Amino acid sequence: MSAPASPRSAVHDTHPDFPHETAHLKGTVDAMLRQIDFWEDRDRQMGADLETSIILADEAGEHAAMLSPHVHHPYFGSLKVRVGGREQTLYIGKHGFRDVKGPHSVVGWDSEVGSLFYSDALGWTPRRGGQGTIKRRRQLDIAAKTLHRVTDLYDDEAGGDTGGREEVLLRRLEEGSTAGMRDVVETLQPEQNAAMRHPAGTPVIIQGAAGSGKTTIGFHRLAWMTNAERGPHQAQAGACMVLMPNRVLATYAARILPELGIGPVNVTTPESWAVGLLGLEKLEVTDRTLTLLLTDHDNTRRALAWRRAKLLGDARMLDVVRTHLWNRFNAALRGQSLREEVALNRREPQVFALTDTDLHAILRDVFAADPLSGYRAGFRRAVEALALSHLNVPDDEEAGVLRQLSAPITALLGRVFASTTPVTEARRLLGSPEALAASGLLTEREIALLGTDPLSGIPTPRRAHADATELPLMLAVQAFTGGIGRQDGRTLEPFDHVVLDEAQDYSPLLYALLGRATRPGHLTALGDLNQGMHGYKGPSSWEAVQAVLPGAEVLTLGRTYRSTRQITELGARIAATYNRAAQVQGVDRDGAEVQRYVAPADAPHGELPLIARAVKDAQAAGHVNIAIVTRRAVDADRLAETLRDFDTDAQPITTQEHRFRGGLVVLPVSLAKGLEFSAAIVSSANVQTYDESTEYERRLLYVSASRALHWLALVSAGELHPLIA
Ligand SMILES: Nc1ncnc2c1ncn2[C@@H]1O[C@H](COP(=O)(O)OP(=O)(O)OP(=O)(O)O)[C@@H](O)[C@H]1O
Repeated sequence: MSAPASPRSAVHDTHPDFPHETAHLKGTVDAMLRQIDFWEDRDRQMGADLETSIILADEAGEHAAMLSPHVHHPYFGSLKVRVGGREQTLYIGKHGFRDVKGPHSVVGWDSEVGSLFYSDALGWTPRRGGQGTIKRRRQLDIAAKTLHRVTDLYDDEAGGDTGGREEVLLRRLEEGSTAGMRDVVETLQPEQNAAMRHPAGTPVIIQGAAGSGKTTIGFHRLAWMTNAERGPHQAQAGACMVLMPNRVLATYAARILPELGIGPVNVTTPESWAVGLLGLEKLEVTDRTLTLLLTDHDNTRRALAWRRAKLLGDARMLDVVRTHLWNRFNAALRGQSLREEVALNRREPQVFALTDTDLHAILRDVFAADPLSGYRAGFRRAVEALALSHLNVPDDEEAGVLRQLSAPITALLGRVFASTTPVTEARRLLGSPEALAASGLLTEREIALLGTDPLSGIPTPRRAHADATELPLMLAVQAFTGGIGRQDGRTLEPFDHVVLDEAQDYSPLLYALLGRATRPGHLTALGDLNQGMHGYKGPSSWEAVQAVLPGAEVLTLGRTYRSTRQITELGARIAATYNRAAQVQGVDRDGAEVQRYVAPADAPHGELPLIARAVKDAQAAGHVNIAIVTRRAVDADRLAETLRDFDTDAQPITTQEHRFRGGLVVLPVSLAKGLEFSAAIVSSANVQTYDESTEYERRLLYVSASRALHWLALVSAGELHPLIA
């Protein structure tokens, strides 16, 4: 197959409206440039006084900077609509633009009206009332201020649906991959559009097979959420967070942010977020359950480790932790008191005193209020409020009084809360059957299960560490004592919106905690229960997640877009061995046959010459971004080294610190998940590497074989894996 040519490289001018659309484009570009000139002309941004003039000029400068990148490509589609007997054509672009003096306005893709371009609906009720009808939907391929092609997607006068939407989609899917995730604003499909615009303020779980565009849609939903049309639900990009499974993928995905105009969104991993919140940046996060499941052949121990990990992530653990902390703090308060003489202006010094009964009452109120910023801060605020009211402090003396009380209150808080750090307290809870029983939520068998240690045979790192399965418990302690959310200066605020990628790997307990950390209803989860690599950490079903996210709906994306028919079919064969879900429907895009390179098992250099040849073949087919996928990181390092002897220079990506910058890379399957390449080469694609009887290994084989958009090669010294032979 030759390299997929860019659809925008040539002008296709056969459409009868091409000249008219070319003229409209020129008019729009000119109108935008005029507007930018106007904004940039500081002399014309005059207010009543100097200060207002400066503010006006700064605002105008910002508008100009936002519009400038869009002049080369002002819009990508149009809608002909009829409202109240009047026909009108609306142009849809990535950035809204109002042409105050002429007919060249552009409607933003993320507006309510913009949605009509993507949906299949033919009528709608405009905000001003009446009835609107869609007469035509039209795609306009524009680059560098030049119109390249006009494609009608729907035309009332030409019999309705033209099949153009599929045509435009296929053209886009044939493009080569890039070094970052791309936006799909121009070719968003109706079901994706509906998922993306699920009502703001309600949580949503988007379930979809590999390549259905879940991750892409999650980022688009964030961009949509930042539009002012979302009203009270509007989100600020800087107050949003996306959690992705590893940092290589997070950096790859974050490249989509500027295109969507949401640059300040924080894209990170659950581990980084968690250790940051715990204030333990040096803490190493292990996953010893996974190690045990992969290396231990004792089925009883494996089952025990699985069940214990599941229980640690059970949503009930939130209340187990809360009850435990209630008991701990009450015990710590026993015998405590506060007594402090406070100097006041124009009055005799007063004594502020709290007995241990008073302190217990305060604790009860704080637990009942359950503040987002945590019980420690809540306790402090409650004591301060009592002091001010007991002592009748006038407003202008409040700060002074609180300053005097600060040290004694801090000392009291230290005596009550200091001994409960998240790491020690989570472990203390797990080590105490009485503490586990206190809430009455766990059965005796469950308490006994938590008391076992099936992982004792798995080594632990030398430095401070926490296992991925205990981390949610530690976060729960942190959430209750120190608070959970987004640090905004010195205060803790809820996130405006949180997006979770690979959401099938988050435990219900983590969901409950993330639900606390964000504004109510502002959580979007993207996942595929069938792709779960870490079932012991994740929910057994989406219902378990819905139970902790009130009002959450599950939406399903049924189509997959990433790969050619040949690659999709091969992947489906592997997935069918562990996934009983209905067949997914791929886009019918034909590509090169899957290439197979097999050498005898005892070939002198093993599979190395074959991998080198596969790379040359992929490059000869015009592909630039090519991945050689290995089973393990050590294999990738070794391969990068040895392939040099075969005139092949592949960049290794073997740690989370590495970045994918395009070109030829070699990386382990664990870091390849979520990334995609024009061509992929699966090395050691055999049963010695991917054990046929282990479901986890078959899932890994699936991930390896589903990274390519256009061209896939399977390489082995010795027989290929029977699932792909
Ligand atoms: N509407 C669309 N138009 C063009 N390309 C699309 C569209 N939807 C998805 N794609 C492309 O399909 C590929 C897969 O998208 P994405 O990675 O978001 O899927 P995913 O469901 O998150 O996959 P996975 O489960 O494997 O992580 C990407 O190349 C994306 O650009």
